[in-house]
Amino acid sequence: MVRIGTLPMRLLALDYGADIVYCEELIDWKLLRSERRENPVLGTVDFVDKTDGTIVFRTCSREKRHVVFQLGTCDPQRALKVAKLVENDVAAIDVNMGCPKEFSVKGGMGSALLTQPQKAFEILKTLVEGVCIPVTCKIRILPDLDNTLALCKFLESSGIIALTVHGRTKEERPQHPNHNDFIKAVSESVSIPVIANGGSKEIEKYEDIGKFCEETKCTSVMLARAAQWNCSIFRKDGLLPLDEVISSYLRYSVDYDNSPANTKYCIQNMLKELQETPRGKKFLEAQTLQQMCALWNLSEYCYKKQLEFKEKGLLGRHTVVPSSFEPPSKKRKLGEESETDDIIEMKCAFYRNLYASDVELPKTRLLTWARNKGLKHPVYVTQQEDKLFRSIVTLDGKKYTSSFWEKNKRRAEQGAALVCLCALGVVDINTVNDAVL
Ligand SMILES: Cc1cc2nc3c(=O)[nH]c(=O)nc-3n(C[C@H](O)[C@H](O)[C@H](O)COP(=O)(O)O)c2cc1C
Repeated sequence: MVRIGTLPMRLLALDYGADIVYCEELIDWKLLRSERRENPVLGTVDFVDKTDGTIVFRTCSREKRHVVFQLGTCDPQRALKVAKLVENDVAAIDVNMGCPKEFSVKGGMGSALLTQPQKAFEILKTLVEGVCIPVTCKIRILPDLDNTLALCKFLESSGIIALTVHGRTKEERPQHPNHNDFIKAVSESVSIPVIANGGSKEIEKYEDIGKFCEETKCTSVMLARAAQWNCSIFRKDGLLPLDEVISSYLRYSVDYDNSPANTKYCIQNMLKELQETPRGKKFLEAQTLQQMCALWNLSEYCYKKQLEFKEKGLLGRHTVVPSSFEPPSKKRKLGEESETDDIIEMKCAFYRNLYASDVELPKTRLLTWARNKGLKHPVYVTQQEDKLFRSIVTLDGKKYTSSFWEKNKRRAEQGAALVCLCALGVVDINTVNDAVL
């Protein structure tokens, strides 16, 4: 699932009993822009966008035999190139032919392929012949059963080893009933295993998975929303309380340096209406993994892990370790400076509500300080990644930045100014970190 099926959620699903996990659908050209890098600090393999450094796909050995790489594509050769790039790190390749989103359909991907069976077949056949791992595909049903069966048989003849069927047409939405009878008919008419999908609304406990299997005459079930809401749905011994699931999810997010924005999105989908509770509201304010962890009593866990990563050379938040990884010999404590590419980076975040209305904010304070010292005005350069921002301020030839990424440029600049003030000794770092941690 897009934005849900990232590494922490996949590992959690495996812990709870899922046999196979899928990454979020990844579009071929995004992968083609990326390069494979081993990340020795986290023990992961990262596919990193060469143009902006974002991590497109992160995986690890724990899931290697279970993770299916789901591809969005409309081109056999592009699909093959991507599959070759990842084939040694994943268990199988799946082509998504069910996505009804405008973005996919306009690009000739997803459910657009349902009406272009020849192209769909070519993509699958090219993959089957070109990679050494299994190939599968996921479809939605067509409005007519006979056409659905004909399509499935045709796709089966490409050599795929399994087929996932979501029992809704591309026009139908989640509130429409799932056509379990169509899935059953497909399962009875092809010889490869069919994975039934679309049953989450009726799946509230583990036993319901069996009922869905029974109704669709399938031996496997793919759960999307049910797992997104409470991933412990895969547990034979029953659902766990949400707090326990969130805590485990957060631990994995910390362990694998998952992006705070992605972590927040996934937890929001678990909390749903609980976002209205006092803790839920505090959670919505949180921007860093530390802040999120604090709400589930995991501050210390997060603090220690992040410190450990930093000591091993992981640069800041879900950051890419350079290909020439070299752990720094000098160990640092929280709040101490790290000099990376001559940038002084400190763990100190800007909190607007710590400043009364008559108190100067860090940027103004830094400007005043610089003027009084006869220095040139500070200059800010801001980077954006996902929906987060980091600013680097240059003052007197030195660069300063915060390891906390902010949700807008203004706050990122304030954060950088604060680091500069702390590094210069104008502000006491301890007063800032006391407030953060
Ligand atoms: C937020 C969200 C993201 C999704 N992303 C994907 C995706 O990346 N690939 C895919 O095949 N289906 C995706 N789907 C569709 C689901 O996999 C699934 O087909 C659908 O939700 C019906 O199954 P369910 O009843 O178990 O939720 C997504 C659905 C949602 C709600």
